[in-house]
Amino acid sequence: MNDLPRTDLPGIVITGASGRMGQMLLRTVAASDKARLVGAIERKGHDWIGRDAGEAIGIGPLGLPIEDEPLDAFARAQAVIDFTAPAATLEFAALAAQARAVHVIGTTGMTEADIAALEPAARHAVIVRAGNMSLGVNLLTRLTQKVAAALDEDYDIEVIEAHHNQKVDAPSGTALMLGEAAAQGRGVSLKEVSDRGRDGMTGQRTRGHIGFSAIRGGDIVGEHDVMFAAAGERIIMRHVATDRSIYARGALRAALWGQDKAPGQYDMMDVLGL
Ligand SMILES: NC(=O)C1=CN([C@@H]2O[C@H](COP(=O)(O)OP(=O)(O)OC[C@H]3O[C@@H](n4cnc5c(N)ncnc54)[C@H](OP(=O)(O)O)[C@@H]3O)[C@@H](O)[C@H]2O)C=CC1
Ligand SMILES: O=C(O)C1=N[C@H](C(=O)O)C[C@H](O)C1
Repeated sequence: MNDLPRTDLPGIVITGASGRMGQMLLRTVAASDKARLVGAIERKGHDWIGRDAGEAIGIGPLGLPIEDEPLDAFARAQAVIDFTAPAATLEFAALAAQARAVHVIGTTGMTEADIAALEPAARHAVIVRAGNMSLGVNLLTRLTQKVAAALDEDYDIEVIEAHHNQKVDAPSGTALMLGEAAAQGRGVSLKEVSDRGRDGMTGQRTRGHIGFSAIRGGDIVGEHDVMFAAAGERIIMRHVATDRSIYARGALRAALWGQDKAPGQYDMMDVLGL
């Protein structure tokens, strides 16, 4: 064995390299023996541009300067892992498609119009997008769908999520995934039955609705409860994330999974075969 880089492994670019997830993704890909890190992107003017990505995140030199020209980096990659913000993700989708690189999207807070705007890119490249890339949450999502299908509207469904105080979107992407799964289990459209942001004289709860509540505080990584509340009993299913590596591992798995797939939009259920 020697220490030469394995050029046969899929090359991965990380966007939003200085972010909470960007840094975790750099660590995860740099440590992987299934992929190699070929780029780290930050926005123009960021004070990390030009710094070695490994040194910037405190794991020692990787010989990879942080760049601000995404297309140059995407052109030498087989996959782009992107946990940034909706506007940036839409730009990256067009560029990843141009480079025919798999685009793994963890970004949340995307509107219906944002998601529709991914379609042209998905005609040319594989996109894997999920509000949560962890195995545990995707299992919980499937279970939620099954429990919702088994219970009738005597059971009020509430999704409660808690995150750190830097999170900018609510409800979380995961909460929306869980709500969508509950609605699918019930055979209804989430749009029609969603209760978000109760405040003031709201009136009684509407039977059949799915409610969302968001807590923001401190350094909470991500916690999600799905509650089925009826007269005399409650079923509560909970996922607690204690480390962002669960999302990074899922994203890397998605990037590798996507290598031999036809262009189109996929999610983590496809990747995990759930
Ligand atoms: N699907 C999943 O499993 C998970 C999804 N997420 C989601 O990932 C996203 C990022 O989360 P987190 O890492 O905590 O957030 P951070 O704010 O820590 O990081 C976001 C990064 O994206 C960069 N960025 C934002 N806008 C642009 C742009 N226009 N061009 C280039 N870079 C940009 C930011 O740069 P700058 O600082 O310069 O703005 C920053 O480096 C969120 O949407 C979050 O909800 C998080 C965890 C798991
Ligand atoms: O912003 C976060 O931190 C997280 N975002 C995702 C979400 O919106 O659900 C996933 C995870 O909960 C952490």
